[in-house]
Amino acid sequence: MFRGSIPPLPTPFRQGRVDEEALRRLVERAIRGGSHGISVGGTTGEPGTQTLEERKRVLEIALDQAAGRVPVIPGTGALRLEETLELTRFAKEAGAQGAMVIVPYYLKPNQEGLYRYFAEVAKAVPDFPILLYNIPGRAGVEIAPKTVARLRRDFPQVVGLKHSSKDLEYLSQLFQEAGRDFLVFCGLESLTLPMMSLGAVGTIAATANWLPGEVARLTELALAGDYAGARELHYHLLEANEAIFWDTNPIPLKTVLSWMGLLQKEWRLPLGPTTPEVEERLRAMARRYRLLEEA
Ligand SMILES: O=C(O)C1=N[C@H](C(=O)O)C[C@H](O)C1
Repeated sequence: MFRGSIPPLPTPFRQGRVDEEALRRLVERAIRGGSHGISVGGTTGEPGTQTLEERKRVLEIALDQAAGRVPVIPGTGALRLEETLELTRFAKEAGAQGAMVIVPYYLKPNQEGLYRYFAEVAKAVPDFPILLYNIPGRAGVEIAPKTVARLRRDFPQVVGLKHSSKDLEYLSQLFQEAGRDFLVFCGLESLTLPMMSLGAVGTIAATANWLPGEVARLTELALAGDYAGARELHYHLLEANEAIFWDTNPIPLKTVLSWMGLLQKEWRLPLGPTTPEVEERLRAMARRYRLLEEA
């Protein structure tokens, strides 16, 4: 099953349209850099400002470029259940290895509502692996460990969860409730090592778009139980991990990738460019990690 570093790719735009060539470049760079999988349509991919057709096309390109070399796990969640079902069914039919489905944002559903929502998703795609995506800072609500455990019990295809939160207590409770073999991925870059020490099997971290080899290696060391080695990389990656959030993700990420010649410095409103001060700090950070030497 899934393990290691699975970078959530940004969606490159050129003059407002999805830049398919640049997307292929990102997929290729992530795989050649040693990533163990790739994800599109995560938060980093700006799915909320794309049409369903665009989201499907992004997935098709990623699958085509990955060509079976690593698992492709797209984000397929949307605010409306019908859209989530459509995208998740599409992901399965298109050949993705699983789907990551975000806790529906903005509406602040209760736990019974969340259970029923994810139950509908699971029923729509029997046998297709589902990773729940817990991101309370953006969704406004958290899926409780007991709800996750209930989903796993009733739908064994709910194989894991991506945890984008600083709450480590949640993680321990989750393993207690859902089982230690539940596939948890860290979704907050600088907590990859702490979460893996508690039992997470990898990370879905935007930093891996800058430094795929280092992030992949950190997860490999942690999976092998070499925490001293993983700790070295944890501190090595610390500034890059923090830099991802110097402005709203994926603004810093795309800014630096544009300097690396990998995509245009473009996103969709309401995301806007960062300040000159942040750009200056990003440039210094990128130099320290030798990212600009690739351009
Ligand atoms: O795109 C993702 O998946 C991630 N998004 C998180 C966020 O933007 O809050 C952070 C992490 O990089 C993974």
